[in-house]
Amino acid sequence: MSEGETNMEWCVSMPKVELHAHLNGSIRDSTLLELARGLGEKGVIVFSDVEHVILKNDRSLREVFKLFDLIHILTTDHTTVTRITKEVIEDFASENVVYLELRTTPKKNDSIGMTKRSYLEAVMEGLRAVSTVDVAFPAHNVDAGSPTKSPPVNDMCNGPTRKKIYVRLLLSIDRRESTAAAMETVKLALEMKDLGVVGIDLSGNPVVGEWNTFLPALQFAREHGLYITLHCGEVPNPKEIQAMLDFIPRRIGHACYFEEDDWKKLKSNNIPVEICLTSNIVTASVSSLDVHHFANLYSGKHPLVLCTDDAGVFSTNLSSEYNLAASAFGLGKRELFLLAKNAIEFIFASDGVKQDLRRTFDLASNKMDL
Ligand SMILES: CNc1ncnc2c1ncn2[C@@H]1O[C@H](COP(=O)(O)O)[C@@H](O)[C@H]1O
Ligand SMILES: [Zn+2]
Repeated sequence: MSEGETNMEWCVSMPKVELHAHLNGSIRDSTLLELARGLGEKGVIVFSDVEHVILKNDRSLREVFKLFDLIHILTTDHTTVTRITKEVIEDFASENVVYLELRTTPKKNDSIGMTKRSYLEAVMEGLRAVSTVDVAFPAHNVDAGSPTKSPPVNDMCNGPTRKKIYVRLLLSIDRRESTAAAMETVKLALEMKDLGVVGIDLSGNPVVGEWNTFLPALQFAREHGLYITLHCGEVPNPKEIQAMLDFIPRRIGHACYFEEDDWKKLKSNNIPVEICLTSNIVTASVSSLDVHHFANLYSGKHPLVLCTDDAGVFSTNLSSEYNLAASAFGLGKRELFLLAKNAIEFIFASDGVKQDLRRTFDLASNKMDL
């Protein structure tokens, strides 16, 4: 490996910040298969049909949403929600993600007494169940801002300390939901703001739903101190893209079908973009990396952060996304490291957390032979 060149091992060792990861999109294939086998034995599903769907690689955006309908059948009970949360956080921590904003759509399931609130409590349970690393989460009181301030995250200088990962939650509004349901999610987020919920995401099948259905809930959320990120421009929809950019969200995800005046508005408002390279290519939202808008945004120094979107569904992880960017766009170690560190500026957590994360990257930079 030449001096500045990165490789997968180096990308794994670099501290990273994940800002666009859907809980049910990030589940291990092995867990999905185990759950599917269990439901197959109960006769709820036909395992052989489900197995090849789970293991399939290339998926259109339409197929992705059909897959999520299946995944939700497999996972939407309290115990499984707790399990997948624990596993997803452990997987991100194992590849040196030091700050994770995990987003999920609170779900109701009357048949098992699941409310949006009890769904979220099951997610919090999963956070608490993480055993491989320390999870810095307000409810845990192990946080930069908490009295029991813990040592710097992953301070490798004083010998091997236990890894630490900051986790914050974003509650997703699904585009299939009504205004009232969206408002219910926002009110739940506000109730749990001190428990680590920092923002609201608008996601779901982009060909479903109308922007104006969700706008009242998003405005209410922002007025009450929650940060907003929007899936924006995943499919061609000039009117909706313009309306979303006029809302001036804190961040947006994707930006695949932007036209000239969309780029102008995005850049004039300096809105950071959550770039999900593998997700965009697998779903053919962008035909190839050669024409991906990452290059234009990066060379124009527009704020952006590399993300996984759905590490399970797209068989990727955050280190792979950095490694892919390095090879596709000719980025060396130093550029990758700065790209990763810069993501700290776009997180929705407190300045105390940002400061701690900057220290982590500074400590790591001495050891990363940049
Ligand atoms: C690929 N591009 C995408 N575009 C839009 N929404 C997406 C998505 N990938 C995932 N989701 C959203 O995340 C949900 C699954 O996680 P949760 O059940 O919330 O944890 C999906 O149902 C969808 O609404
Ligand atoms: Zn997404």
